[in-house]
Amino acid sequence: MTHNQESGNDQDSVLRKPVSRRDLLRMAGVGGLGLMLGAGGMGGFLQAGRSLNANSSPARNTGDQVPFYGLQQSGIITPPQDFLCFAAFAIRSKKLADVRALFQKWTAAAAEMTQGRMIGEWNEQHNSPPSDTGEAEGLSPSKVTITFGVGPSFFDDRFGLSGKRPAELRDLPAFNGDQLSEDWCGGDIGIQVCANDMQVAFHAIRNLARIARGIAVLIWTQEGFQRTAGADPTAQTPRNLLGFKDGTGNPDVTDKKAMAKTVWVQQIEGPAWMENGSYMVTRRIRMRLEVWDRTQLSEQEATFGRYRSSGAPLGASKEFDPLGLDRVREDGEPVIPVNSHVRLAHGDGSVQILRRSYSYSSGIDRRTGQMDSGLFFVSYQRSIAKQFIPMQQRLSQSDKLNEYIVHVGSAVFACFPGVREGGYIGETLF
Ligand SMILES: C=CC1=C(C)c2cc3[nH]c(cc4nc(cc5[nH]c(cc1n2)c(C)c5CCC(=O)O)C(CCC(=O)O)=C4C)c(C)c3C=C
Ligand SMILES: [Fe+2]
Repeated sequence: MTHNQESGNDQDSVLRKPVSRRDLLRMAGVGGLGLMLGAGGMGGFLQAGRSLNANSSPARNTGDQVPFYGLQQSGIITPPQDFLCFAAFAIRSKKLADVRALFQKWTAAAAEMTQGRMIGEWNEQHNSPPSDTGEAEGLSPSKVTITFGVGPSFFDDRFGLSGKRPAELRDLPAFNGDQLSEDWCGGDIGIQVCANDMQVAFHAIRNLARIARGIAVLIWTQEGFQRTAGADPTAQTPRNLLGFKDGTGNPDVTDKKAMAKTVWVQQIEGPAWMENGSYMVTRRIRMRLEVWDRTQLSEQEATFGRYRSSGAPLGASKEFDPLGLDRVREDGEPVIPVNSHVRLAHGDGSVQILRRSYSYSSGIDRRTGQMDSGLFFVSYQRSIAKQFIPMQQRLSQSDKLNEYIVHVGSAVFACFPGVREGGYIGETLF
């Protein structure tokens, strides 16, 4: 049975499917095949499987899935879920064959987790460690997406892949004001897990790290959140920790032309292995919340160039009204200040990125007593050099927001194209 056959949205279809070797093994592990067949023919067999095995339990909501297989990886233009668990890995093995085997195992595990299934075949054997750590058993897939990328260091001389590094994929230049800590920088591999349940997201990262044992190790992680769908059933633009709607100016992910222009690497630019992939930038941006909270509202709004409550551009009335950067006040000054965040990020409007950021809160800085909270900025783009870098250069030079933020982490990853069933993540490269 293929993974895809198991991924249909119709729960009944799960019951009509042929029983796989894996199912047989699993069922044998919980008391013996003969015993279950004795429970009432094939119908009883399947029923017993449902009740005894969380993998096909009716509690797993199959409508709550984002397909894992496809032309492009999920988790990029997928509408952002409520929670993020991000992980960067360093590869310890020097053998490409080990890395390939790891990505093959990760692919199988990711396909299972995104369907809300437990990983592997050894979850009912009492004499071996389970192949799934178990904390997501009985939980819905929660729209979990698992997005894989490789960083510039993946292409050093360890694996013979240096000739395949995309020109795009290099560490970002130092920007004005950066205070980067290696605690949140770089990585041979970056994995973005997003889900509508934190335990489901954590489970995914934990199990991917467990599977990597002996081949790759975690070097940094970051959890993130936004308001949940439960708290905002009408799905308004989420607010960041500075209280402003964040995401309004994103390109429309349902517009295929816009996504081809902004997000997906095209055949024409290469390298061939990246076609339908995308470049991801992560920046851990700490907010000086205590300073912001002492700033008057009019100055906060001038900082962004938008009103806090409605999210509308200054001088306009609705959130999605055009920015109107040409408008001037009676005193001749621009309505949207020249050093405001939206004006600088927008530039001349010809270049966009797709932002997919999450708020984070990681306790306090014990040295200062201030909260270590902010934005785990994530963006996807076709070209880091033509899209992200010029934008961040403008922002780092003149953005009024810089009084209230500091960039403390930075990483870039080439996110592979999607994977076909039977294939594995990264197969276009190695
Ligand atoms: C280099 C890219 C960007 C970084 C880094 C960045 C940091 C950052 N942004 C906010 C809050 C907001 N950003 C908004 C708009 C916006 N930001 C960027 C890029 C970066 N932001 C772009 C491209 C845009 C859209 C500009 C446009 O064309 O309209 C807004 C306004 C609402 C919105 O459009 O989302 C807010 C609010 C924070 C807090 C932050 C770092 C902590
Ligand atoms: Fe921004």
